[in-house]
Amino acid sequence: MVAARSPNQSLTPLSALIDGQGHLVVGGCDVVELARRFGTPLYIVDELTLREGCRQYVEALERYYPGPSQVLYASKAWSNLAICALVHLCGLGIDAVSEGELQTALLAGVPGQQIYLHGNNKSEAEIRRAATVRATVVADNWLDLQTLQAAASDEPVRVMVRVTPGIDIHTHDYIRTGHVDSKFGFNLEDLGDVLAFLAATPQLVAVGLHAHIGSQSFELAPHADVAKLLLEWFAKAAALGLADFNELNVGGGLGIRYIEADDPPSIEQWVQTICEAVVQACEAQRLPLPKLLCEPGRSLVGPACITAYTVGSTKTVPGVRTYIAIDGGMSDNPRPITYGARYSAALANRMNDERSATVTVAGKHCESGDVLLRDVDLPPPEKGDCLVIFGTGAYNCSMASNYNRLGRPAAVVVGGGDSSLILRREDLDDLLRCDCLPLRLRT
Ligand SMILES: Cc1ncc(COP(=O)(O)O)c(C=O)c1O
Ligand SMILES: N[C@@H](CCCC[NH3+])C(=O)O
Repeated sequence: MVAARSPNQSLTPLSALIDGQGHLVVGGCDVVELARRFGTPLYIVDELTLREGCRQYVEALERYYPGPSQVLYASKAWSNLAICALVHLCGLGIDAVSEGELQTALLAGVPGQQIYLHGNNKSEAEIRRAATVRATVVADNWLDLQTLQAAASDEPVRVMVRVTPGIDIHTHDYIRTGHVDSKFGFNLEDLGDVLAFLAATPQLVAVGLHAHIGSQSFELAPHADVAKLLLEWFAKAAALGLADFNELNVGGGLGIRYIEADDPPSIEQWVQTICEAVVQACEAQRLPLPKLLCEPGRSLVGPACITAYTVGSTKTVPGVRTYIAIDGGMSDNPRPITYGARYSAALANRMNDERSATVTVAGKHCESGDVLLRDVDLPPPEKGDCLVIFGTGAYNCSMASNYNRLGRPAAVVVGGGDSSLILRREDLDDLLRCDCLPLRLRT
């Protein structure tokens, strides 16, 4: 195999190459061959890219932060046993937002002590489970605190408080979370009462503050501002006698490049900016350095994955556009229809061919808006071509649905020329598993 070049290093996984046949190769595996072997649509995760992202977060914190630190993988981006196990091998803990994500992390071998449970409407069962496995519960509201108080009667529970800092970022409206009008967290005017409640409730061990201001952010300053703002409360917590109050969790949110024009900061720049803000603020306020936590999701798993599809039908509307249809769509990637998200694509079997056609890539769902890419340049696609979309690791599989009763795709992790299944494709039995046909309706 003659390895040549990758189509665009900034959009493909790190290990991507083009072989002598003009096929895309990821993790040493021919993507066309993977599609043939495992079927399409297929999520293909490049182990190298995922490990490299984890390494960059961990090393940047070590380089720029003189205090203790911990990176948590925001598993909402993609909760999967193998992915949780892999990031944990790289030294990461887990941010979970449901008992399902908590259970996945635990079964992947992540100790409860390295799991933080979020959620704006946790059930009592979720809180009790988190307490049982010694996870930290991130209290989002007063109901959480009341439930925690009841759950902690036997054993103390570690509690972090989520704050809505009133700091905004420029991203899609649906994925902003730091502004005052957000469903998440305690607004600042309540924080004094929350800390006083925790000081008066010794079975709840208040460990610190959390804020997350939004996702797919290309800005640096608001993330530093959040860290500074939260630190102002640490002296107040100390004055209230909260002796274990020493963790500052700045959330996640770093954006990634989906299309050529995207220009996100690097992981190192993001971490450096936050670390410097924390160190300066601690010096100015004569505070001890807290344990610094961050919770990236998209920037870890997003760039590591591509989705492979098979091209099917074509429709040309003369003078308007050409639609080409693939065998997946909004059910395996709901981001374009939900957020107007944009992606980049290639034909994995024709990487050296000229991109001489402008086409719109439609999914196979009964929905006009089921379009994954609009007016993109590709070699003129033909039935049977293997179309790949880049940067699909975050919020694709984790938000996938069975709309139109399509089974959700399989996923493989690739590296060193090997591929391993990390998610089996759903079949017709899976789709019908939960349906019940009452006796009186049977004919
Ligand atoms: C509380 C919390 N932490 C972390 C994240 C991860 O964000 P991202 O995937 O943008 O890094 C999110 C999602 O936006 C979140 O809600
Ligand atoms: N699902 C969103 C991100 C949500 C982040 C979770 N708070 C996306 O695809 O961009």
